[in-house]
Amino acid sequence: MKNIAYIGIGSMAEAIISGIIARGGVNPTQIRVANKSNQERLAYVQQQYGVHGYTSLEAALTNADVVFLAVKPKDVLAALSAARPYLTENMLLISVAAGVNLANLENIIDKKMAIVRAMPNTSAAVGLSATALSANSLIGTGQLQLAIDLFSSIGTVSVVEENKLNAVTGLSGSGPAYIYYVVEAMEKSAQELGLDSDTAKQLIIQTIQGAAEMLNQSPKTPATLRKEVTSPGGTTEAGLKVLDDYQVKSAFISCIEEATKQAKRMGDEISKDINKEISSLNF
Ligand SMILES: NC(=O)C1=CN([C@@H]2O[C@H](COP(=O)(O)OP(=O)(O)OC[C@H]3O[C@@H](n4cnc5c(N)ncnc54)[C@H](O)[C@@H]3O)[C@@H](O)[C@H]2O)C=CC1
Ligand SMILES: O=C(O)[C@@H]1CCC=N1
Repeated sequence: MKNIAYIGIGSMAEAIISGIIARGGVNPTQIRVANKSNQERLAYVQQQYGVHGYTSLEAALTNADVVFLAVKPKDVLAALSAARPYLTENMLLISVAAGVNLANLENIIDKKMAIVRAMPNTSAAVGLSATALSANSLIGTGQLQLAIDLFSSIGTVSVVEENKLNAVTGLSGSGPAYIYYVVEAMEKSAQELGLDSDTAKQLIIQTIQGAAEMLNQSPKTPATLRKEVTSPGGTTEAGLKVLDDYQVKSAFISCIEEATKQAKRMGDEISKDINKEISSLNF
């Protein structure tokens, strides 16, 4: 059994913790979490999941086998610099910070540690994350397998080249939000059309689950499946024409491209901060 520590316990860390406790065979007592100055948040996760909560990084990190870094990208430099004294070369560091690349992480910790950069999504909480990950050259086969096993307990895992991770972030890291956005629109229209909210909710969720399962099980392309719903001169054709008039498909493509670019921009910011810090140490 491995000891797992978390630096930062926000939405993503909570989704992973709830998933691995429920499905990964990890005992809550093996999980130690550190969150900066937010006692309420620590008290909540301790009470909700039975994990150990600390404000001291030393207490959370000592003897950990795996350390998850789950703070916002802008806080990575400060959090990891503070954690550095307690990180040892036998530990596996797993960062889920969007845009922050392996070279940045290596520069901050400045130790020969195995590092995984991963991009899960919040559906981890129900065991349905789509995670992609990449590792640095110091990772051993056992540690890579451990990372794959942990993320497999909360959904699917793809090992990708690191230069694909910003695109993964724009596509599936942020992806659940795009679907929720569509659902918000469906709920609003259902309300305006006079459907009661419980009925509408069930219809919408089942429609999305059904479409996802069709995509999963059918050999047909999404375009073919769409055409099968669209009777000539029928309701779907009339509805889709409005989406086309509004250029919704292009809007979605631009949305994912922009999210991908933002991941790169956030990574570039961290690189700048690290370089500033390194040059201030040299002079
Ligand atoms: N929310 C999402 O859907 C996804 C988020 N991510 C990544 O996960 C990371 C966390 O994101 P969220 O959970 O959404 O953010 P969040 O803001 O909900 O959680 C971050 C937590 O880190 C804590 N924190 C900040 N500085 C700290 C420090 N120095 N030491 C210890 N704790 C500290 C904050 O108090 C906060 O509770 C980000 O880097 C994000 O890019 C990755 C995939 C999906
Ligand atoms: O919005 C964000 O920056 C994070 C990364 C992927 C999903 N949420």
